[in-house]
Amino acid sequence: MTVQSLVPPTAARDENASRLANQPKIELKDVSFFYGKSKALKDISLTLPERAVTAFIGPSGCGKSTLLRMFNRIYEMYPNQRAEGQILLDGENILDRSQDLNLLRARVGMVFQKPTPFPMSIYENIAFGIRLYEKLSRSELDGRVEQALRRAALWEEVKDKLSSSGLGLSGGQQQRLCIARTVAVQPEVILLDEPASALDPISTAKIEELIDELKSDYTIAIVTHNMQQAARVSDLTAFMYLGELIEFDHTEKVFTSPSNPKTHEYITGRFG
Ligand SMILES: Nc1ncnc2c1ncn2[C@@H]1O[C@H](COP(=O)(O)OP(=O)(O)OP(=O)(O)O)[C@@H](O)[C@H]1O
Repeated sequence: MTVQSLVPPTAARDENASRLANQPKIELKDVSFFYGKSKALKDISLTLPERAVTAFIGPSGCGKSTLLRMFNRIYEMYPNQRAEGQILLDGENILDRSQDLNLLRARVGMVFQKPTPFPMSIYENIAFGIRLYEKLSRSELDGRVEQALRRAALWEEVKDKLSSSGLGLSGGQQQRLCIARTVAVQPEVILLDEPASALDPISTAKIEELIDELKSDYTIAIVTHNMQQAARVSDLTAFMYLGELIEFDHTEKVFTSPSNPKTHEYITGRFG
């Protein structure tokens, strides 16, 4: 693979450049992460601008998912996992003990690698999360469910079977349902952990189109093994290796003239 083959298409390049000047949404300051005594992330500092897509790439085990899981403190569901440093969301440190975790997870939604619809109807998959945070009338709720399904480009495919099980959808549809579920609670940030790696090429293309649309409203962080995907969907790319942030720059720069030789080796397929 050549470096040039990973350059994103040029059409949206100017728009992307202006997006990079957006306000910081998430700022990491000397962030480290521990599984027990083992330090999986080492002193990471970087800034994600709002309403832009930041991709995290790097070989297996370099810490991409660990980093993503810090942004909504989901790691706290597991024992012996601990973060150090500061993660500022709109300037406020989300690692502070006083943070309301329910509120944080409503602000920072997450979509996982494998689609994980709840074993309930398509409608309830969306309505369930909204009800946790808001008291709406039935017609308001119907409106919100429709809006979320439209936002996730799924409405046309499911509008006539909203009471059918979410588990009856195809893998690609299930993943869009999970994105709709995330969008429905009106988050500010969406975390995507390899959202398309279990999907076929057509479903993957739909998810990528969706990411492109969602970034006008949300700050998006995506972990991906697929470098073409990172090049296609992201404005900024972070290359990680052995728990360290090796390079963080505009996606085009990372894929055309990376500063670090390790990044160059990785994106040209010499390891990983
Ligand atoms: N639950 C855990 N307990 C102990 N160590 C863990 C745990 N989860 C991850 N690790 C370790 O932390 C490091 C980073 O793992 P992480 O899953 O974040 O990497 P990754 O870059 O997302 O990898 P992959 O691309 O394979 O998903 C690895 O060394 C991994 O073995």
